[in-house]
Amino acid sequence: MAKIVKIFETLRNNWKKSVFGTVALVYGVDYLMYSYESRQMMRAYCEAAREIGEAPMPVDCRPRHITVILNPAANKRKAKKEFEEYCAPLLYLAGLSVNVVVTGKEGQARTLIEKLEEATDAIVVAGGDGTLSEAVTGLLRREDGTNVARKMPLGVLPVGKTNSIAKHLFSQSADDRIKLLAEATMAVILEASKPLDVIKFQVLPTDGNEGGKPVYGLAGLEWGAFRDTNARRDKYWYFGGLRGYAAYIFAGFKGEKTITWNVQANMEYSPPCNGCSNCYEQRLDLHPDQAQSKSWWSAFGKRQPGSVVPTVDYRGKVNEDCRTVRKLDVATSDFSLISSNVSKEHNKVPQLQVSFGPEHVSYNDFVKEGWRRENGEDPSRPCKILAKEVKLWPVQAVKHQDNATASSTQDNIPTGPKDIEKWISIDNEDYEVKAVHATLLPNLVKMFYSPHVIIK
Ligand SMILES: CCCCCCCCCCCCCCCC(=O)OC[C@@H](O)COP(=O)(O)O
Ligand SMILES: Nc1ncnc2c1ncn2[C@@H]1O[C@H](COP(=O)(O)OP(=O)(O)O)[C@@H](O)[C@H]1O
Repeated sequence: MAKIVKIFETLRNNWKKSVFGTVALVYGVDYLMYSYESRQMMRAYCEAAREIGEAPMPVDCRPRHITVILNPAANKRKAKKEFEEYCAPLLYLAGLSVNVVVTGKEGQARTLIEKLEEATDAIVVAGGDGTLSEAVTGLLRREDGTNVARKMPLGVLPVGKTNSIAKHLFSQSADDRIKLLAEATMAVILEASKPLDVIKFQVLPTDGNEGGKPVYGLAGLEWGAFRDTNARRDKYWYFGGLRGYAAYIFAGFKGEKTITWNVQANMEYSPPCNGCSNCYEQRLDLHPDQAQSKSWWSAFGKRQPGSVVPTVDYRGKVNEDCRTVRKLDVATSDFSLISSNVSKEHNKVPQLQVSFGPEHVSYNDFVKEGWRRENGEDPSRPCKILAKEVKLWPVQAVKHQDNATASSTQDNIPTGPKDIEKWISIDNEDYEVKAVHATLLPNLVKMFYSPHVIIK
């Protein structure tokens, strides 16, 4: 008894240490439980992959060959370790022939795929949204790109920091990182694929400036105060898991200096179309299957699960509305243009969703809305427009291009603060604000996905 009393006395006299110890213990136990459960789960996935690998194959059949493009820098350089721990073992157990190409610098995923000659059955991106967008850009910049993209499946192993496409492809596993990685790897192994939309971003030529080559994205474009705040969240790392919430509080205070609170753009857009004679030329998804080309990827070309081939001849269809061009001047602090790939609604007609919030946002509303988004709720932006094509001329950016220096640019922004952020995100990659033409290319790439979770 005396011993117990003594223990209590010690605890009371050192209450700070006791509280700390208890918290550490709770976290420790929680961590051990999670890592134990993860190990059990990985064992089940390995078992499933091994069964597939051990299934007998016809004698004349070569093992499936996949090319993995791994971005080791993704997710603060943890990508390679995660790939090796949770993805690679499953791929090898399933008997795939895997060629892992590690990128050395930014932009290399794109150039690697642009120049890829190796015969392969699938390209698998191990990285975040940025690497995936680079890969799609590389693929579609190839001469044979659009033809290949419709047939050769792409995979994603979500080892990045932001994996929004993967989280939509594997929504049932989105909350558990290890499960998400394992499910995505199993999808590559099991080969079920579905078509995704692509958005083509082409910089609009301005006096004397060519537009350059297009960039392609699968998720979309984000611009404004919420994007800027989100891009800064890691500055508040010491808040741990609450850094996102903290970012909104601080951005709201200091934001006048560094955050895009308000910019205007002139917008032109055309409404969505289900396919007609007017958009036929541009809409590759409406075209019948091209003759088999003898290109690098088709060396093993017998496998083409789920090719997207239309059954209707759209050249005879008339849709008067398709040619319509509408104009709108937008002023907002929060702008987004997304594809259906990352929208929760199921849309029959292919469409881009443009949405934007009010012109001015109060500190309270900003933090409230930011916190809502941190809680995983959908952004609330009262204005919504559906389109198949959008041209945006940011009022600020046009002036920015006229005057080469950044300082003279800012003099031209009537309501804008100094040092305004001039960046937007496309698939979570940063780009300078410029006049841009965004075009929806429906069902252009095929991606591995899982129709249901493989291991519960
Ligand atoms: C009120 C609402 C305002 C909304 C305004 C949003 C304006 C967004 C402008 C986004 C511009 C994005 C341009 C991305 C494309 C881009 O910058 O491509 C660069 C390529 O060519 C160069 O590629 P490369 O030749 O490979 O180096
Ligand atoms: N070897 C590398 N070193 C540094 N950056 C790289 C390398 N390979 C790719 N990148 C770049 O890393 C950036 C982030 O990649 P991303 O896939 O979006 O991961 P994350 O979600 O972790 O940010 C991309 O812009 C990509 O071009």
